[in-house]
Amino acid sequence: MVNRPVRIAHLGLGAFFRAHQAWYTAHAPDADSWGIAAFTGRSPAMADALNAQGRRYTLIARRAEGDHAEIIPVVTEAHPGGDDEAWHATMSAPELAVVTLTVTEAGYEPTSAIPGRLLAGLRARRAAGGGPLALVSCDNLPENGNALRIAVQGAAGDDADLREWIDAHISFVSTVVDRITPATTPEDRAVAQALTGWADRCPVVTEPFSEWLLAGEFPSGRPQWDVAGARFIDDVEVYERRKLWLLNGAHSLLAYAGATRGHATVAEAMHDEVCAAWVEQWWDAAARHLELDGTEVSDYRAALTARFTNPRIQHQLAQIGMDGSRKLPVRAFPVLRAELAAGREAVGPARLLAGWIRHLRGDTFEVRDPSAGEFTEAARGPLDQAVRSVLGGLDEELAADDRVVRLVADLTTELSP
Ligand SMILES: NC(=O)c1ccc[n+]([C@@H]2O[C@H](COP(=O)([O-])OP(=O)(O)OC[C@H]3O[C@@H](n4cnc5c(N)ncnc54)[C@H](O)[C@@H]3O)[C@@H](O)[C@H]2O)c1
Ligand SMILES: O=P(O)(O)OC[C@@H](O)[C@@H](O)[C@H](O)[C@H](O)CO
Repeated sequence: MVNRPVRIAHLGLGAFFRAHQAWYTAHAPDADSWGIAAFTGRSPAMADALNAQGRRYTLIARRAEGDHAEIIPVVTEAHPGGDDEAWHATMSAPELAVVTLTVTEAGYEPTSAIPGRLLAGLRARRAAGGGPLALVSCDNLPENGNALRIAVQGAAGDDADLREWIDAHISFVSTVVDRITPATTPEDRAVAQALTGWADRCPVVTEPFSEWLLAGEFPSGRPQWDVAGARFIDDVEVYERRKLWLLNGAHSLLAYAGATRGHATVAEAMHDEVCAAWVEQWWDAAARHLELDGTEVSDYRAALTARFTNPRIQHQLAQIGMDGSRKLPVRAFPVLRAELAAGREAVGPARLLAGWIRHLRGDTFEVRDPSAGEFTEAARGPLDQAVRSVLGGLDEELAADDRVVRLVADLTTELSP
């Protein structure tokens, strides 16, 4: 067995990290020199389960023609997020070069534990005389590197010395990450065992497609992720919008509006021609505001249609529909504003909001959101008033626009059972 030195720390030991960043690391030609110490959000469950099986796990790429299983061996340590001692030791180690994160959109907010935890790790590194690091956000946020810089610098507050040390030693890398990875189910465990003969307690099922675009410096080096297929570019912004609007926006539209038609998964909703037409309408609106050439957008749309309709990927709408108050301002509002500014009616993006209103009014699956109480309360009562209050919780200007409120309310009525 290879004894990999820990040179990467990861925060957010979930399904996506194991299907994406760990996979690229395992496929880099210098993988033997890059072990990962991975930390959960808080619960010890995934760390315990992985530790009980030597931190190896099965990654199943679910192709249309069948499953392909491989064992991923690059997680060398797994810890509960609350293990401060392990965290500080990992962050202080001289050979550490990279920190990656998958902690959801909410993880970047000042109220989240993540910025403070990162800062405590950086403080420990500075005290130990540690060298520079690259912090690599792998969450679905615009300008995710900059969002992480703001969160970490914000947590440093008025500690000017630490802020200065961070500016001098820490690079915040922006990324676009893409690989549809649903939560693991008990059936996935049975499939993994049938494929490998090993009773893995924590396999991950993912789609064959994968993309990783990165922009930023790695002052202490990095694995040869580029040889494994990652692309290092100067600026990810245009690709970030393409992904957040076309993929994630369509996902959220299907999650809420699709669920009003009784669907439970992305593939089920995409096989409903009414939902598929809504997605096309959303894509037409979003595509008008992407600075990419026509074929690039149409090829991406065609590929997305194939990915979304893959019936073998059971991506639950309820999983995608979590945390809507954090996702919609990123996925729907920019397109809505751009369509309105261009003098268009904006039906595509407005339907996404209408679906969310139905969801908040209790017509789909359980509302799971850091602001669930505030938004379910706002969504009560007469529809026009509900739409105005929900929008008002996120964007005063949109809430004050009578055309938007009327349109969203009409579309909400249209989505009624
Ligand atoms: N699953 C995908 O298809 C996919 C694709 C691209 C990007 N992502 C990004 O990865 C994130 C995680 O997805 P996943 O599928 O691994 O989910 P997951 O539920 O399997 O794992 C999430 C991990 O992050 C931790 N976490 C969650 N919220 C947190 C918070 N507020 N603060 C600190 N830690 C927190 C959890 O404890 C867990 O360890 C997504 O939110 C998204 O930003 C996911
Ligand atoms: O991961 P979230 O919760 O930010 O969003 C749910 C999905 O839209 C998302 O996970 C996509 O599957 C993913 O971004 C594909 O790369």
